[in-house]
Amino acid sequence: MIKLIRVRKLYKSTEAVKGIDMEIREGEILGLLGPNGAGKSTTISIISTLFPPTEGQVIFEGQDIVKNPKAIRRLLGMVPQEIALYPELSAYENLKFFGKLYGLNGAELESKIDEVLNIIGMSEKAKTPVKTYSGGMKRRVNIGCALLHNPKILIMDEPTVGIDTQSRTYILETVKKLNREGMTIVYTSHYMDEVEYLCDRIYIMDDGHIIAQGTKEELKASMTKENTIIINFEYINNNLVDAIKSMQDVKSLIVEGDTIKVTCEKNSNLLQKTLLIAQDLDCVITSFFVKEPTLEDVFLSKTGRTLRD
Ligand SMILES: Nc1ncnc2c1ncn2[C@@H]1O[C@H](COP(=O)(O)OP(=O)(O)OP(=O)(O)O)[C@@H](O)[C@H]1O
Repeated sequence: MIKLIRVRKLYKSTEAVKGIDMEIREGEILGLLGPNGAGKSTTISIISTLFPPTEGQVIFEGQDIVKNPKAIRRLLGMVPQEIALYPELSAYENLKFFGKLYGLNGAELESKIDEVLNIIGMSEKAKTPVKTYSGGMKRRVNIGCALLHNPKILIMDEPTVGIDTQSRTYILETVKKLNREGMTIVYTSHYMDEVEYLCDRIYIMDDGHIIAQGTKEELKASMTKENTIIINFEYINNNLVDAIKSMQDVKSLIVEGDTIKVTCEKNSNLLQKTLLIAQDLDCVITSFFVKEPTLEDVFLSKTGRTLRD
C-alpha cells in the first residue's frame, strides 16, 4: 500500500532517519517500536506528508507522495503525539471545528460527530469543555479528530502516553475495532506490550535505523538461541543448586528465595533434566514455567540496551 525507499531525514546537523526501507500493507496494524529519539515521529510525519524527506521516495499506490502529497492526504488520519485541541471548547465543538476543516457540513457533519463521539466513548461528556477532561479523555478526543473524514489509513503517534489504565484499554480496543472494520493502522509506541498486543507486523527502530522487523513470532524466534526456565521449589538446598549448575548447556543460574531461574541453550531438554535432579534429591517443585522471549529481549539483544534506557 505504502512503500518507503531509502528514506533519510536531516534536521540541520541531526540525522533523525538514516535511509530506511519500510512497507505498510493494506488492512494491517503496523507497529513502530523504539525508544525516545529513535526516529518514529519523523518517519510517520514523512508518511503523513507533514514534511518531505531529505532523500528517498514514499510510494503510495504507484505515486511518489513526496512529489505529489495530495495523492494521499485525504485518505490519511494523523493522531499527533501532542494534544491538539482547543481547551475552552467542548469535545463536540472541537470535532465540529476539525470536521469543517475537512470540508464537512450540515447534517453530514452532525451525524459524523455523533458517530465519532460514540467510537471514542465521549458521547456523555460531549458538551463539557476539554480543559475539564482527564488526560485519557483528551487523548480520545484527539483520536476522534483524526476519524471525522473516514480515513483509510490511521497514523497514531504514541497515543497512550501519560494516561490512566481505563482510557488506555479503551484506546487499544478502539484501535483493534477500527482495524477489524477495515482501517489500516500505523501505531508508534515505546511500550512493548502495546505493540505486541496490537500489531500484525513490527519495525523496531533505534537511532534512525530499522534494527529488526517481522511479526512478533518471527522477531522472537530470530533473536534468541536461549530459553529461560523458572522453577519454584518448596525448599532449595545447595546440592540442588550445584547439581543444576553442573549440567551441560546451563548458561546462567539465579536463585531468588525458593525460586531458581535458569537460562540455557534452546532445545536442550533442561527442564526435564532439572525435574529428574529435583526428584533424585527429594526437592519438591511447587510450580515451573518456560519464559517466552519478549520484544524487549529483542531490542536488548540488538542494541545492548533496554527500551527505557
Ligand atoms: N524539529 C526538529 N529539529 C531538530 N531535531 C529534531 C527535530 N525533531 C526531531 N529531532 C531529532 O531527531 C531525532 C529523532 O526524533 P523523533 O521525534 O523522530 O524520534 P521518536 O522516535 O519519535 O522519539 P519521541 O517519541 O521522543 O518523539 C531525535 O534526535 C530528535 O531530537
